[in-house]
Amino acid sequence: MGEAVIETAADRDDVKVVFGVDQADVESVLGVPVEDPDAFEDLLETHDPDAVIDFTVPKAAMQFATACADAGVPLVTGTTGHDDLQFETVAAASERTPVLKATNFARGIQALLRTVSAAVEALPGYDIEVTETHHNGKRDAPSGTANTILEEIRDAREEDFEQQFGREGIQPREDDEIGVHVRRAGDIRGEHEIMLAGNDEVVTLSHRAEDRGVFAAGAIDAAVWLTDQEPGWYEFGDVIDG
Ligand SMILES: NC(=O)C1=CN([C@@H]2O[C@H](COP(=O)(O)OP(=O)(O)OC[C@H]3O[C@@H](n4cnc5c(N)ncnc54)[C@H](OP(=O)(O)O)[C@@H]3O)[C@@H](O)[C@H]2O)C=CC1
Ligand SMILES: O=C(O)C1=N[C@H](C(=O)O)C[C@H](O)C1
Repeated sequence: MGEAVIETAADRDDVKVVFGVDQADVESVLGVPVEDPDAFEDLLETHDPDAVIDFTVPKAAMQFATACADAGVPLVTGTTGHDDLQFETVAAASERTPVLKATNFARGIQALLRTVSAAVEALPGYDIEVTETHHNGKRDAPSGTANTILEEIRDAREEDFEQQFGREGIQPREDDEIGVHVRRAGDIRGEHEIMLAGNDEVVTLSHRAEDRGVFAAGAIDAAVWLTDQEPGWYEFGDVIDG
């Protein structure tokens, strides 16, 4: 994703990537220097960027969040798969600097979330199953977006539910469960599907990202928007709503 952000920014006039950090052994991408993450605090001081965009791993995201808060630099983070402590550390940074965290920077996912909420409210009692599919290099499962979709369903649905991660053997479906299914294969950019079934009918809502540039573009839009905000916690929906 770091490369996608640099490539997408290179096509825009309103932003410039001044440096990247990655522990991978890369010197530069499209002329943007890629530095050692251990130097991150010094790099913030030297370059004084308007915002930082993070797509890494939760442990690193937590460290970047604290460093951004120390330096008062707004942070956009798209990293997923945090445990509670990692999430709370990122959230704590938002007390001192603007932090925008989103599990998915595709604009279509925002529309999907709103549609899911409406469908769940309109179809009480229907069975719901969530399926996500990603490339074979993805580390976390289920995807951050799938978790966000499940939170949206929880908010919209009157009855509580258990998450059932796959099924095996003799395991009939319980009324109060939502099945969550994870597939990993090839270079798939990210697919999410929500199926609602009942009353002899099936509604399927889905989104497919076709290029990682869609996530990069959303993250850059979020960074531009975030530079005008006060310290606090923001979501991508705030950017879409203006
Ligand atoms: N919100 C959104 O719209 C999207 C979110 N994502 C999320 O973004 C994250 C990254 O995804 P992706 O780019 O595909 O993953 P990759 O594994 O391809 O890239 C992550 C990079 O971060 C590096 N890294 C690990 N630790 C550090 C560190 N301490 N400092 C600097 N770099 C570090 C990794 O290095 P190494 O390989 O050596 O560990 C790796 O190069 C994931 O959590 C993914 O789910 C992805 C796409 C869209
Ligand atoms: O790792 C990815 O690739 C993606 N991760 C995000 C997630 O976990 O939801 C967003 C997108 O689906 C791509």
